[in-house]
Amino acid sequence: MTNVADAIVSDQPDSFAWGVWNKRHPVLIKQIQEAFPYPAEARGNLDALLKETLSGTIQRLPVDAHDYALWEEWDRGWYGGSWLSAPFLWAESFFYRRLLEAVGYFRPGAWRGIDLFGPAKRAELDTQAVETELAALDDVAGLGLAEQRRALLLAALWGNRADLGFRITAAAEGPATDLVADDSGLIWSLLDTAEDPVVHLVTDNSGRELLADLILVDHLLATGAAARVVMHLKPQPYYVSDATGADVLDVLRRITRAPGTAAKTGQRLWAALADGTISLRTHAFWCAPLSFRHLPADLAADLAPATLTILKGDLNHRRLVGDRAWPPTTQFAELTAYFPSPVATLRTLKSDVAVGLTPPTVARLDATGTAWRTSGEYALIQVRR
Ligand SMILES: O=P(O)(O)OC[C@H]1O[C@](O)(CO)[C@@H](O)[C@@H]1O
Repeated sequence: MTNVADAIVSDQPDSFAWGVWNKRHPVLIKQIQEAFPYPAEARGNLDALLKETLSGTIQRLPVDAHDYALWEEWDRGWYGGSWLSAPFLWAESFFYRRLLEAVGYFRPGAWRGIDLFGPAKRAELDTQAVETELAALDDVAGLGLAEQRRALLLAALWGNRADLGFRITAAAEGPATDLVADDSGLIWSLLDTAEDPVVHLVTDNSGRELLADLILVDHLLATGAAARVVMHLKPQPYYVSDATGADVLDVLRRITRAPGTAAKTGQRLWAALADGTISLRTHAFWCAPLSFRHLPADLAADLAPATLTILKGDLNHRRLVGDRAWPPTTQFAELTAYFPSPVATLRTLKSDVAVGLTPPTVARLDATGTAWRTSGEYALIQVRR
């Protein structure tokens, strides 16, 4: 059994995690302040939160917060200490909860329930890139099953980077060199050999990523690769653009508004939601600061019967394998053996965690001399059956 590696923390000035707090979050907070005419109190709260994360100590939620008890349950002894010395996963997750507190997202009043990332999510759906992607579905419809599967799986994968279009030609090009692990064959063999395949999809970002996810879900259902799909969504705005139930509706309307194949896809998705072939679920634990080793019993029981659970994105991957400084050749199957169902992860690499890579792949990546773990240039499909 592999020794447990150290949790990733943010206190090294040359580290990726340190940069998230010191470079990324100040910009994020400014963007939020510019996107909404929040009253002075909320603006001040946002400034104070930023200051607290950079030079203060981690303060609890106010005792009257509706989820105060939950955050006490998730407490691992980090309150009162420095944000940068706490595990990156725990602290970053709590930061997003504190952002909602700063703008009164859960508090009575006019700002209640207003998604602070909503403008960015909606803007992405209005881009030419989305129009092009939806039009490309007409071409995908003309491909054979294997090429369709490849194109739509890669679209869902690279949608996580959200700056690439559908890779319709990818199947013809063979395995992309920027795919550092590719177990996609296992996904299809698991689904094709199951009696009544049920897929659980744990979503990540809204916008183009969710759009590609929904199109993949439609394809799974339309081709019989899945008899039913359960989509898991965040109960509240999280890690910038994570998908909520409201986002599914926005994306679905966008797909349905497009002409051609896309409109038909949208109509099928709509009907599948209405008749329960697709169900939407959410759970507080999707916004918890802990790894999936701590899945609560009800969520584990929900996932256990799945033929396959597909996890999207970087954060879900971090939570699956543990946000730790694992040697990159650590066995993926070993680290994920605890998960209640067969599991696949579709992830572009946007943080320091890397596991399940072969020694030649690690050597090739290291030889690039680039920040391959965090640049978003590389992606992986890893599966444990
Ligand atoms: O949307 P994704 O793919 O989960 O990416 C979120 C990632 O972005 C970061 O917040 C900062 O890059 C990572 O810590 C996190 O894992």
